[in-house]
Amino acid sequence: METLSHTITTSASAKPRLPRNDNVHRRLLRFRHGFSSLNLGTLRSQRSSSGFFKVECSQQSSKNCIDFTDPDWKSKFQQDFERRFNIPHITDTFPDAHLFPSTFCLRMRTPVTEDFAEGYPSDEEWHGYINNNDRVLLKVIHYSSPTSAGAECIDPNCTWVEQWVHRAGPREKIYFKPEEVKAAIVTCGGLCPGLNDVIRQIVITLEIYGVKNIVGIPFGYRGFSDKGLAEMPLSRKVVQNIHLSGGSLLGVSRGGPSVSDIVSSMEERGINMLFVLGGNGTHAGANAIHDECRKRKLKVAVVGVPKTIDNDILLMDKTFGFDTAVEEAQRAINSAYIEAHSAYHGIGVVKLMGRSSGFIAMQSSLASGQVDICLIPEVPFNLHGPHGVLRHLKYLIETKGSAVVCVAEGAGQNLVEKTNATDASGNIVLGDIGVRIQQETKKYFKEIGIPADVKYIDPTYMIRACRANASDGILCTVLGQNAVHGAFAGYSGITVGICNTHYVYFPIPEVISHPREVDPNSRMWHRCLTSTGQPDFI
Ligand SMILES: Nc1ncnc2c1ncn2[C@@H]1O[C@H](COP(=O)(O)OP(=O)(O)O)[C@@H](O)[C@H]1O
Ligand SMILES: O=P(O)(O)OC[C@H]1O[C@](O)(COP(=O)(O)O)[C@@H](O)[C@@H]1O
Ligand SMILES: [Mg+2]
Repeated sequence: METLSHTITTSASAKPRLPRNDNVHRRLLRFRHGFSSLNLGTLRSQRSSSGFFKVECSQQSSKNCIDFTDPDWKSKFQQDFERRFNIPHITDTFPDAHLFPSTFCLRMRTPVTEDFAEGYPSDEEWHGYINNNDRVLLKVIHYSSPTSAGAECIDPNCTWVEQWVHRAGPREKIYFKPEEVKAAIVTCGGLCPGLNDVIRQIVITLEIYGVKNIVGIPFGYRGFSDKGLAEMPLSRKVVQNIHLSGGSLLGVSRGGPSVSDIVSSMEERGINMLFVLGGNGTHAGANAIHDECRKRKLKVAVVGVPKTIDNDILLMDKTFGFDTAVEEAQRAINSAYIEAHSAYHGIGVVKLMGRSSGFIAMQSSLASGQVDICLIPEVPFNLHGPHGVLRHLKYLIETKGSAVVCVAEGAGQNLVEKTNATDASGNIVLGDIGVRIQQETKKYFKEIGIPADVKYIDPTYMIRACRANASDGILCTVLGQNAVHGAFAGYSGITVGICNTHYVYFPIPEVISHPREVDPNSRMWHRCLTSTGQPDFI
């Protein structure tokens, strides 16, 4: 996306002042606040190399930029935030939709098996349900200055603005009669540890509400159109032990039918609750399915559970599978370290996943403590030249005798040949930066006449196929349960997430407006640099 980069001519050490009666400067201060290019509509403060405070204002959304000379800008921002983070509800389309006392009883968790003619079990004395007006604070740090590490400010003074999002969980009243529900689960995109845990928990929770008609759609969205792919009946019995292995019981795929075909297939099958497990692409699909259902006036709840090993979904603490990926990646790094350390002038190179964000590379470098050079897509680097990676490797070999490089797959794409190819979902097929670094390292050390023993490890598919670790297992369980609670509460076009350790519902567009990235100004990236001891490679 095209952005307007403005530099406010104020030293980064001082708070920017608001110039008055000057149209040019006034324009500079109209910071953007749409979700289209920056996280949460907040300003990403960047200290440029010249030491000045740089801000960005998206051209596409510049009409939404805030005029901070308006004394009411803060309340206007908050109103707009509330509007954007409002979660779509079935009553938006069906204002007269019936609601019923919940069949999810907080005291009795055995599946409801009898018919409901006598009314639903009620729990009048103790209200342990989530109130629809409960909210969770999205941002918990009050930055006192835009120059604070990682500061995300809305205005140049970094004014504190509370931003509330909807709390997830079971509601006292529900919008679906369990006996009238046909629920479907679909898993799309690449594999990710924890998919089976989420499937399992969705099925178990649906059964507790009293749903008997639960199916799995095989092989992602493709399963809605391929005639040869039959839907898979699901029950507690079927899913009981599936979390003990990695992968997805239902299978995954990229690409598939159009949104219109998916919704037609849902209509034919009588599906009125759809649980969609996937990343950015899958959620774009889920939101489009939700919109199409509204257009066709179908009383359907579409709820996403963000799945991405890359952790590149906005606004949440982390996505499921990420912790497991870091733990497994650490094993690969450890192997590279042992190889490098045991060889004469050994260099271990490990390539980890991360198409557009370096979270796995950064976190596993931090976790292992064995990485000398961590390279991520968000931070440009040179291989050659006086400040390049190779020169630093030479220094490491001379001083330490060995070195370990950890590189994210999306890093340094300017250094590899472009393929111009895309996968079935339209994702760009990346050039192999790991292999490139391996080759260039071998060549470089040969040229300078220093022996080097280079070992290359790409553990991608070994990491993705793992079963979830304990912390991901818990995350998957809570997300799966909350997905079902959200659907029964009548929400649609939403996704579930963990935010400052609390569970929340987000409207889908807000979490997928762009991939979440490592902020090179963040404390975490600086901690990673402190740990590796690497210099800048530019
Ligand atoms: N913009 C989009 N609109 C509708 N469906 C999409 C969109 N982008 C991707 N999809 C579909 O979502 C599924 C998964 O997308 P993909 O990018 O492969 O994985 P992920 O969801 O993990 O990002 C695919 O079946 C793809 O066709
Ligand atoms: O080889 P595949 O299956 O297409 O998957 C490769 C991609 O999968 C990922 O690990 C995760 O991607 P998704 O979130 O889109 O599934 C990416 O980092 C990587 O580029
Ligand atoms: Mg993706």
